[in-house]
Amino acid sequence: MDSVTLVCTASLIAGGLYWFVCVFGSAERKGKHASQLSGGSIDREKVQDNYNQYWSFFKKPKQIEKTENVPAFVDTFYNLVTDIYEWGWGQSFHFSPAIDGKSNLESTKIHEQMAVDLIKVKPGQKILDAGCGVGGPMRAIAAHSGCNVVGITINEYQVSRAKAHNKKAGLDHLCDVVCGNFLEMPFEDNSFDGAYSIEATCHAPKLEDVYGEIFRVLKPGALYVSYEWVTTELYRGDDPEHVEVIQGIERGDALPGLRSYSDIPEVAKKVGFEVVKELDLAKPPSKPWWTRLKMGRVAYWRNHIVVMVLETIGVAPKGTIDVHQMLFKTADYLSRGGETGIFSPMHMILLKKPKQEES
Ligand SMILES: C=C(CC[C@@H](C)[C@H]1CC[C@H]2C3=CC[C@H]4[C@H](C)[C@@H](O)CC[C@]4(C)[C@H]3CC[C@]12C)C(C)C
Ligand SMILES: C[S@@+](CC[C@H](N)C(=O)[O-])C[C@H]1O[C@@H](n2cnc3c(N)ncnc32)[C@H](O)[C@@H]1O
Repeated sequence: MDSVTLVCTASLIAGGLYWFVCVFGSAERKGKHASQLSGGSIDREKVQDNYNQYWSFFKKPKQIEKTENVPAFVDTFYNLVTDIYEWGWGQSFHFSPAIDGKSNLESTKIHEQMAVDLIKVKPGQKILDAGCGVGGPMRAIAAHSGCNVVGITINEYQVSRAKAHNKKAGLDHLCDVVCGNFLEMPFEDNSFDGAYSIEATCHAPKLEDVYGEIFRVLKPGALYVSYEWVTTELYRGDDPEHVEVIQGIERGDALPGLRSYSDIPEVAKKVGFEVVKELDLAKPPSKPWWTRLKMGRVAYWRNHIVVMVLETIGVAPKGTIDVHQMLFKTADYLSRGGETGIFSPMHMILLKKPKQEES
């Protein structure tokens, strides 16, 4: 082969690889590049070990004995998945019903704006985002409402990602992010005008602990809305297929046991909230939330090849293939949960802290 042919062939291969890794068919084109996949705050040589530890801890979610260790493993989980989520999904780590004629990004935003509209806050007021991820919802909500949003996440890496995104979006004057545990928050009593949580409180081993904390930091009369992950009235604990699907969702999403929809208002009342409204946003007339997951399948295969190549050549840390494989399987369990109707990731509950606390 002469040198011209060699250079041309090499350029073609390099160009093809660039196109395959960086351009072709990713689920969400904006955001992270595959070449930047990391293990969050975990040292790259410890990613595989951390994944193995995570997997053995969440193998039997309903039988987790040491529930006090759950936040630490949830933190590990988000170190492992945050970059992959951003790469393949975007900056909002949640689902939303599909809306005819709207893109995924637009339907996501509408779902987020609905949360802040429900809590009836005014520009300049301070609201809490319990379990804020890298802040996709926080930015949409701050821009839509003019409120000051304070987000809390257990994961330090997400704090740095969220702060960088806030700055880039020019919203850092309205958005603040704190690293902490929402089961014992570093905030004063009665200090927020409203609060929301989007697909986050499902990580709490006891819902009363997080709801109790949110109740404590809200001002009397303030509203709190949550989009909860639940099993629905169609779930049967004696149906092996239902059990397999729900367990698959729990393992692949760091959940210490999914709750039934009927437990949510009970817990809310127990900690002192009044239930204002409750609605499963996944139910018709809403369009399915899981179509986006199913439609992404081709992209997931492509992503898997990309991850395998990147881990093999030493760009992505060892363990990334396992994490990606776990998410791949989880996507399937989630779609099955949606299709069968036994699972909802958007059981909405709107709660009010009464004006006068009962003595
Ligand atoms: C609320 C939670 C997270 C919900 C979703 C944001 C994520 C649940 C499953 C995730 C994904 C599954 C498949 C991945 C795919 C294999 C990969 O190539 C690209 C990223 C995925 C699409 C990834 C994206 C985020 C999810 C949809 C939980 C944790 C409480
Ligand atoms: C699925 S993500 C959702 C993030 C964000 N609400 C969104 O929709 O983009 C769940 C979030 O809850 C946070 N979380 C889970 N357990 C937590 C805990 N004990 N304390 C604080 N944050 C927690 C995670 O760190 C993560 O940011």
